[in-house]
Amino acid sequence: MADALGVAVVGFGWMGRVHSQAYARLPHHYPRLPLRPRLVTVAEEVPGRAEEAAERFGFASATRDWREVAADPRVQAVSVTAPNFLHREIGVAMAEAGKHLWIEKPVGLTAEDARAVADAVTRSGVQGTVGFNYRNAPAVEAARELIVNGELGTVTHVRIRLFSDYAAHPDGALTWRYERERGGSGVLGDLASHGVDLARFLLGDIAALTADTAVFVPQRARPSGATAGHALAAGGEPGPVENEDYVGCLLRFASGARGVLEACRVSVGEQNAYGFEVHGTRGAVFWDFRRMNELKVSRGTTYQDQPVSTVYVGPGAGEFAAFQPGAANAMGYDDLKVIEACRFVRSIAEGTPYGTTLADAVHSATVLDAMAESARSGRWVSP
Ligand SMILES: NC(=O)C1=CN([C@@H]2O[C@H](COP(=O)(O)OP(=O)(O)OC[C@H]3O[C@@H](n4cnc5c(N)ncnc54)[C@H](OP(=O)(O)O)[C@@H]3O)[C@@H](O)[C@H]2O)C=CC1
Ligand SMILES: O=C1CO[C@H](CO)[C@@H](O)[C@@H]1O
Repeated sequence: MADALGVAVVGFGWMGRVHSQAYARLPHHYPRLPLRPRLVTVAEEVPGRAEEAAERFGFASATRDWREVAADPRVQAVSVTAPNFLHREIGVAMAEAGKHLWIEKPVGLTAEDARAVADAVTRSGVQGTVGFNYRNAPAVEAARELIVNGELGTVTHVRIRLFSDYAAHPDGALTWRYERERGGSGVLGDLASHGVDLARFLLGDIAALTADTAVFVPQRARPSGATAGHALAAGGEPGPVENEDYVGCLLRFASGARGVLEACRVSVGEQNAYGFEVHGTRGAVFWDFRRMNELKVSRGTTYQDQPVSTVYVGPGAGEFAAFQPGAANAMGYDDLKVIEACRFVRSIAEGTPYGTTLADAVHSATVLDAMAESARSGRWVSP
């Protein structure tokens, strides 16, 4: 019988729900984990939302004040799924209160914020996991193996693309995501953070970069009430968008490989078009989140005659076997969070990190800061 692990969730919008469901699903997919999450409490500032979450998801209590979570002896681990401006304050406070931390990307507004949370986690000796979920996709792990095992030859260049239309509608609500004070950067923190993590996961450290950013939708409608995720606010008072909608970036990796990373949140006609193309001297691998369980792979030494084949990953790839019995039974986005939850809980049970850590958040945030600096100065920057 697994011991109970008291968990809390702070911020109950989109990600709060997904983290809660991931904890609840852990025993279904990982019955042998030595710890079993118990949903102790949920903190959310929108009136009534915490109580509703407790009712629907089975938390034992609900509060509007996250400080009560830090002081709660029943809580051993906390998910921080509140907006970016709260990551540092809440993350540091939870770690200092001895709570293990599963915190959403980008971990604060700047690399300094991410470093403050990482330092608090290290000082307190708790475990820390970050929401870079795309690297948990079994196909992404399989792509990394191809690269690391040299099956593509020497990697020469990569193209990473994160295009979304979630902010394309002119009536898209002016939420915290578009404000410097509460969101920090725009598409840099929101989407490019994942792209930078994928770049490093697949190809290693980034040595230098040059970036350009743009705002394409300069005004949005203020919402009249509480929002969650990417809401519309038709008819709302217009207000200014304070951070970038688009980033385009050239990358030089420490390995000598070159890269292009582009991210945009206002790409009409693109729904979660997140993916990469990695090219080497003897092959290439392509991944697209919208076909999350597939890879397109080309390898060998026949060059112009070399075919590109579709590989449906199966139980041999990453954590696939915990979800589906055979290849081409599709896994989905929320499953990536169950994998993240598993790695978080396993880190706590074994006292050693599995999966993403706060160090990954610091790396990603440092590269994002360098992109912002390059966009300002017009120069190449070394992160
Ligand atoms: N890994 C991934 O794929 C994804 C990660 N994210 C990350 O998750 C985080 C949350 O994003 P998302 O769920 O989309 O955001 P939402 O806006 O949907 O949810 C955030 C919730 O936190 C609430 N909140 C604000 N202040 C507090 C507070 N002091 N205490 C408790 N709750 C508070 C908000 O209330 P109010 O409306 O009043 O502000 C809102 O209900 C972000 O950091 C984002 O970058 C998001 C989506 C996907
Ligand atoms: O991390 C994220 C992944 O994609 C979302 C859009 O669908 C983003 O808004 C979010 O913050």
